[in-house]
Formats: sequence, structure tokens, C-alpha cells
Amino acid sequence: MPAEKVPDTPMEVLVDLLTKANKLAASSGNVPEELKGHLQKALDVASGMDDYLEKMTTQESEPLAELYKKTISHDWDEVYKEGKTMYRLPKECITGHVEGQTLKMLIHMSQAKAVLEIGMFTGYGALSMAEGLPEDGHLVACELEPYLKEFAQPIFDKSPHGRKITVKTGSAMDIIKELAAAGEQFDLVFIDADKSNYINYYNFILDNNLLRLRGVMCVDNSLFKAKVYLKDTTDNNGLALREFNQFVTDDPRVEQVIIPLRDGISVIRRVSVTPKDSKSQSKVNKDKVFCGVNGRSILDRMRLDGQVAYVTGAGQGIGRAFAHALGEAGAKVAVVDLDKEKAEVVAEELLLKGIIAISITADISKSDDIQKMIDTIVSKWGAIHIACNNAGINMNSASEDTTLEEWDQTFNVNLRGTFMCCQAAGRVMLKQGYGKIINTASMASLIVPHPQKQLSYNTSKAGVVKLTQTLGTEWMDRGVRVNCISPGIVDTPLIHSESLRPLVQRWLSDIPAGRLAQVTDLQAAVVYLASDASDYMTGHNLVIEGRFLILPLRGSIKTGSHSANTDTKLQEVITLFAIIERN
Ligand SMILES: C[S@@+](CC[C@H](N)C(=O)[O-])C[C@H]1O[C@@H](n2cnc3c(N)ncnc32)[C@H](O)[C@@H]1O
Repeated sequence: MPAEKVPDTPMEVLVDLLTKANKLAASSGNVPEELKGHLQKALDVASGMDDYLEKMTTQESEPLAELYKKTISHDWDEVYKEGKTMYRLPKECITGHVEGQTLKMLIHMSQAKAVLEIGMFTGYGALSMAEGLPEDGHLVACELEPYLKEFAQPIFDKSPHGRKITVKTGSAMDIIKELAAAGEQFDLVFIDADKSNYINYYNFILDNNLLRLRGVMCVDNSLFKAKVYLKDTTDNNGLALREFNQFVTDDPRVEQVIIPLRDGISVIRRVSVTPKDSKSQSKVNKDKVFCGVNGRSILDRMRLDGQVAYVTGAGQGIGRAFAHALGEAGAKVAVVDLDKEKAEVVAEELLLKGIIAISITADISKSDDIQKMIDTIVSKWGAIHIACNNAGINMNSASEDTTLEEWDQTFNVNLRGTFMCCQAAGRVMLKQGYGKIINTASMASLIVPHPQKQLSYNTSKAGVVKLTQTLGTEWMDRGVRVNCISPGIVDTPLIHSESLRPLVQRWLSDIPAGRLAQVTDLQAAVVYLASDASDYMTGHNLVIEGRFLILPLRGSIKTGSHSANTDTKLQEVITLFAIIERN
């Protein structure tokens, strides 16, 4: 809680006037009781508001509370007299608890990662916003007075979020010119410095694209103690703010609202880029590239809001990562796995993140299980837009020892199971006239990974690619796209099996990326293939393998060696290129 109340907002002006009127009414003999009652009530309504907001707003962190106390109790007049600051700084400058938490909330809501503050004072607003930023977020605070940087820094250093803040001292206009010259861009800009310059900051920021497309600008004191709308205002700052508000209201580049919180915060959003002068406007081609497809920018087009997805084999590894990715992009997700408990745990993870999810237990080698899975999803959510057929198994054996049982088991899950899932989901999608099927194949569909011996796996995954190509071609004109993802060697529980573990080191030396793929390396691909953005793509095998495939060719050129093994590898790569070209 703040140590002391800071006046100077329209509400506080109102409270002040009502208090005076109330006193007059009380001391005057001829004021009707009813009027006195109304005055008292009006005073109660106005004076209770700020306290109530303080109490109902999430408490500030300890470093923020310390910063507030330190600011309020500091003798700013003395500091000025001693020549430590160029200007006399009123402690009322401080943003404070409710506004600080509002800024933090805006940072969360806009998912800002880069913030610019113009006018830092003692850093209360800066630290509040930094608390709302993600770990890799950053905030540049501009402040004229070097003294204030020294004042704020020790408390920034006490906060785990302080390292996100860079304080730049000097004239804010000079600083933002430097930032623009360096090509910096921000998701949120908070203007809270010299009022007469607001309009210059605002124009410079928009004209130089310092505010990112879809960025938000917040402007403090935009009600300026009500002076912006009081007719008798002569105060320069009040008049500057009045002119500023009108300018923004008339500016076709933006939309704005003024939130009557404390001294007013304008929230300004950049809308579609409308060139101001007619000369450049005539040159602008307002096609889909400029305006987006159906007005949706590329990132919007990859959103999956309202879509229904399922992922098989989602209890762990790649499937789990796919389920999270599709859910994060906005889809409802059915988490399907043979292992009931694992499916439940992953569905619970999604629910914790605010994603709508269910778990389904199914053995995808059994057609009845697959049909039940499809029926469950359709009866619950009415559609299936995204089918992620990911479940697969891998058993290792030398080809001469591979049993028919192993062959059948592998094919029953990897190829027959994937086919049955494609067919069952495809029937729903063909009726809908829309659907995205994403199968998990493998790099092993294209080359023969070695030295592991996995004939049935390799062959079944090559089948998945052909299945994908065939269905993709057959169903394309009926709105259903079928693609597959071929990961390289992925760091999943599967490869930590007894038999595969010793091979990991060997694989590593074959991967130019210098590491195994993480499941998170595959997440963007599944979202892309599930989204409208990939509508022109079907029957495609998207290979994500850290350049593993090209290594044999590089090796042979570098060493000039011609071992039988290198020749075989070279042949594989040449064949691979032929395959890729054909497709
Ligand atoms: C209202 S206070 C900022 C409050 C701050 N945002 C907070 O969260 O507490 C205004 C600050 O702007 C600074 N300032 C004023 N004119 C400036 C300028 N031209 N360039 C940079 N900073 C300026 C002042 O020194 C002062 O610290």
C-alpha cells in the first residue's frame, strides 16, 4: 500500500470541490437537508473510489512498494536546490500502484516483449511493466535526469525483473531518434514525460515505425486534472493535452480510448496502415499481400481458434509437443494415447494452460478403437478439423532376423493404423469439405539411418509418405489436405531405450546441427500444416532433420574418401534428390 496519498487527478479535484461544497453547506443555515444529503452522498461516492481501487487491485511486489516509499519520502526540493536535478520534480509524478498494475496487465494482454517508456522518473511504471514482460522481454526507459537513474537502479537490482530494464538518460526525443536509426521497434510505448512534446513523440513514433504493427501506445495524464475538457483552462499542459487528444482522435492511423483511471490513460492502437498523403496512397496496392488474406496477417492465419484437433500418441514425446502446440495456437485438442494415464496427464497439462482438452484411450492398430475415437470427438465438439496421426512404434532387429510378428506389429501401428486414422478422420473431413491431416513419418522414409537396424520401421515410414502423397492428391479438390512431417533423430523417450542409447553419440557426429532435434523444434511445422496458411500444400513430406540428410555428400567432398559406405550414402542422397525432384 502506498505510504501517502498523492493528489492531482480529476477524481481528486472532484473530491476537493465536493469537500468544500459540503463544508459550506454544513455552515450555511439555509441549505435544505435533502441537498446536504445529496452532497454528502456525492462526496462518499467520489472519495471512496480510489481507496477501493487500491484495495481491489493486486498488491504490488516488495521492490515496487519500496520504490514507492523511497520516492514519496524523498526530499525532491532539496535535491533540486542542491543542483542534482535540472528541474524541480514533484513526487506526484509517480505512476503508483493502480496505474502500475494496469500497465502490467496491458503488457500481459498485448503479449508485449519490447517496451519503450518516455519519462521514467523513479522507475515505478518501468518496474511494473518489466514485471509483466516475459523472461526474454526488455524495456527501454528514457529519462532526462541522470540523478533518477541512480535513484532507481539499486531497487531495479533487487527485483528479478530489473535486468529487463535499460535506462537511457538524456532528451527523450534524441533517444528515440537513436532508437529509430538503430531499427528498434516496440510492442508497447508508454509516454509520460513533458506534456508539450507528447504530440512530437507520438508522431515520431508512428512516422518511424518505432511502434510495431499491432503495437499499443499508452499515454499518461490524458485527462490532465479535467483541464482537457474544462472550458476555462489556461494552463499550458492542460491545453497541450487537449490538443493532443483531439489530434489522436482525428488521426486515421489509430484508434483510441481514454481510460478515466487516475489522471487518464489513453490506449492507442495502430490500425491498418493508411498513408497520410494522397500521393503515396495512390501507389499502394491494397491487395491480399498488403491487407492480409481476409484481412488476416500471416501470424493470424496460423491461429487455430475454434478448430478441433486430435493427436495420437500424444501421451509423450512428439505427440505431446504437437498437442501443446495446436492448443497454444487456439485449437481444442483430443489427446489420444494407448496409455490411459499418460493421455490424462497431458490433457490435464493443456487444461492448466487454458486449452480445451479431453483424453481418449485408443489403440490405433484397432479399427474399432479408431472409430470410437472419431465418434467421441465429433459427438463432443461437432467436427474434426485437424487430425494428427502421430502414434508409431520402432523395434530394432537385423533384417535377416526380423520376424513376421515384428514386421506385422510395426506395420499395424505405423502404416495400417495411420491409414485407418486417415480414412476415419478423412470421411468426416470430406463431409465438412475441410480438413488438415498431418501424419508423422520419419527421415527414415528417405534414407536408411545407420547403424541401427530397423527394416520394418524404415519401410513402414516410407509407406506413410506414399500414403500421404496419395491421399493428398486424391482429396485436395475436396478441401482436405494431407501432409506429413519427417523428423530427424528426436530426443524422445523412445531413443533412450537400452538398444539405442549407445548410438546417440554416433548420430550426433552425423548431424551438422550438432544436436538431436528437440520435440519443440517440430511444433511450428505442425501448426503451419494445421492452419489455413498451408492451404496450397498437400501430399508434402516436410523434413526437419538438422541437415542430417546432406551430410554424406559433404563428407565425401571434404575427405575425398571413397569407401563403400560413403558411396552407398552418396547413392542414397542422389536417390533422395531424385525423389524430392519428382515430388
Ligand atoms: C510524470 S514523470 C514519469 C513518471 C513515471 N513514468 C513513473 O512511472 O513513475 C515525468 C518524467 O519525465 C521526465 N522528462 C521530462 N521531460 C523529458 C524529456 N524531454 N526527455 C526525457 N525525460 C523527460 C522527467 O524528468 C520526469 O522524470
